[in-house]
Amino acid sequence: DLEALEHEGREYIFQLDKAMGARKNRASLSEWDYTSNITKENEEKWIQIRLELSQQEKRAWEETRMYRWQEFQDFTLRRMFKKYSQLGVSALPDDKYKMLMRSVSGMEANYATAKICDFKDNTKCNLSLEPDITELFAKSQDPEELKHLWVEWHKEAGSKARHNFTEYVNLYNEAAKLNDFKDVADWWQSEYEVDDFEQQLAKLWEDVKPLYQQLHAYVRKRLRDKYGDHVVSAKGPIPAHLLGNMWAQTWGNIEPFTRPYPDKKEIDITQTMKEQNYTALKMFQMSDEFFRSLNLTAMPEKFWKNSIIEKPTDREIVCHASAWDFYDGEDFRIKQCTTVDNEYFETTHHEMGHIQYFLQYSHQPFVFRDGANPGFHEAVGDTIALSVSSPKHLRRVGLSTGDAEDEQTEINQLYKMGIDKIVFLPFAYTLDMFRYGVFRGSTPPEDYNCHYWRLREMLQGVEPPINRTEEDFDAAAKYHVSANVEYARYYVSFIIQFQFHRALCQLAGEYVPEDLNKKLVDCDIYQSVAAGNALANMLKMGSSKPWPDAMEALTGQRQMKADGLLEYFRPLQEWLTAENQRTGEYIGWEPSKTQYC
Ligand SMILES: C=C(C[SeH])C(=O)N1CCC[C@H]1C(=O)O
Ligand SMILES: [Zn+2]
Repeated sequence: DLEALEHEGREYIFQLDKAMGARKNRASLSEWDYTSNITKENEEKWIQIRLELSQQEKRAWEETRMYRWQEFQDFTLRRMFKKYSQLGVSALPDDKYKMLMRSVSGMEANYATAKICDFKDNTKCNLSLEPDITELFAKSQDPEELKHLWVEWHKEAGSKARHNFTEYVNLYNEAAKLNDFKDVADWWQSEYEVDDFEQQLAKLWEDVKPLYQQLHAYVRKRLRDKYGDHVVSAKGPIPAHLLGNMWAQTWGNIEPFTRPYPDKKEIDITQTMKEQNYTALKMFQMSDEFFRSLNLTAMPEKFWKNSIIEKPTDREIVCHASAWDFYDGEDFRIKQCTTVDNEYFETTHHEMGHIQYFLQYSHQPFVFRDGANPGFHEAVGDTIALSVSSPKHLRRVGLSTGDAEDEQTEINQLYKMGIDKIVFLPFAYTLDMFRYGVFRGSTPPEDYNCHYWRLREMLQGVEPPINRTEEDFDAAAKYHVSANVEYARYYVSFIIQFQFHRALCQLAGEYVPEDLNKKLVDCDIYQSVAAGNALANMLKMGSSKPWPDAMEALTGQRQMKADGLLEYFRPLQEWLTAENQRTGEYIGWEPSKTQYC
């Protein structure tokens, strides 16, 4: 009878889950070995192990399908079977699976080891993205140098990946179809468990776009003031190489010469950290201490032993920051090429947020050791960082002797947060709208670069520094495109982290709507056990329930909405609107004069 079948099913699935834990541990260890020492030999080892694991998963999958799990009474049991009924890329025949892995590891290795020549000294041709090009791009205020760095990096990391990328798209789409998806876009969106995901992204963009356009207009004016109207036009898109970041995804590095009130102190903790002899380790210890202050879990001993927190000098590694769960309840690691600056201060909290999520759901069955949706995993660390980067907290830890809280300082602070958080949204939206089109075939390879720039101009209001052709493939110059990492997760994260932040601030008694002494922008949840416990309760769920249940547990809301973000930035939106009216700046942008289609 069904009762007995369900009981048998439960025995089976928990047995399978335990075996899956051992396989995930092995897969993580071999991928760690490859990405922390990029050699042909380690790539082969990693591919070999992944192949063995995929054969084991295929056998298990054939057995799992035999169960009539859709008829089981228990919700959790049905959810476990549903997840294990999806085989993933292992559905590909071995030879195609190998080709797919090689095309991705080829792109990722190319990205990680790409080198370009210096602008001033063209005999110096060993510049890596991290730390060399990143630091030059952050500091330079010479449009010609920035253009050189931009063009050379996009040649080395973008164009050279085009062949592998095209092969990856075909094979990955084949795997999607073997999993009963139309294409990879359909597969990626299924992770969010709603049937109108793309419409939700579009709605969120409509909500935030007016604020972005005001910020874009203000920044374009300040850049035109600085570089002249022959470099930055009055009504066109902003040239992408002038925004302090190789992908123009966050504009924090141009804060020093664009903030609203320049005579107020700069809110840049890079200088202060250097003066106080901060090290990478100290940044990690401070982050760990913040999480512990919320009654969350301390980093385990293996974390401090096994993590790689600075770029090694004796080998090539994947520097792009990452957090690793080895699924054994005690081995958790971060790998990043830390430099002591504001950006890595944020990134360290971002990655520690991933580790905290791993720790909080480590009691779950392996199949539920995941974010409630991919955006949740990206939002944990950033939510904590919203408190850490508040002037109140920076003063508390001696990192900012900023001016007393007055109207102008508050606008400067919101501006600094806005050129990080608001600016990021159209960038993130572009990256996966582009790839949805690629996976659906509506963007054929001969139009890759044209469609990429059309979306960047339409959504972000940026343009390339020089003309582009289909010899170029600028999308792959961004890590996540070369490394096959879905990106809508960050778009979701930058929306929901403000919903989480607002809820935590209320729990901590740090934010009271309409109370001018308890404003959201001043909130710092540091040492609030009430906030920490509520966050822990959400994180412990992992992916055991649909994400609206997890969000509701913390915020009372069941939808992702821009209301948290818009409330946080309301004073800035008012200031920018008034300022753009005062200067008569054109809002929005006319078509670019740069050729790229
Ligand atoms: C820090 C990570 C590793 Se999950 C990252 O890739 N982030 C964090 C924010 C956006 C995105 C990026 O760098 O593009
Ligand atoms: Zn992340």
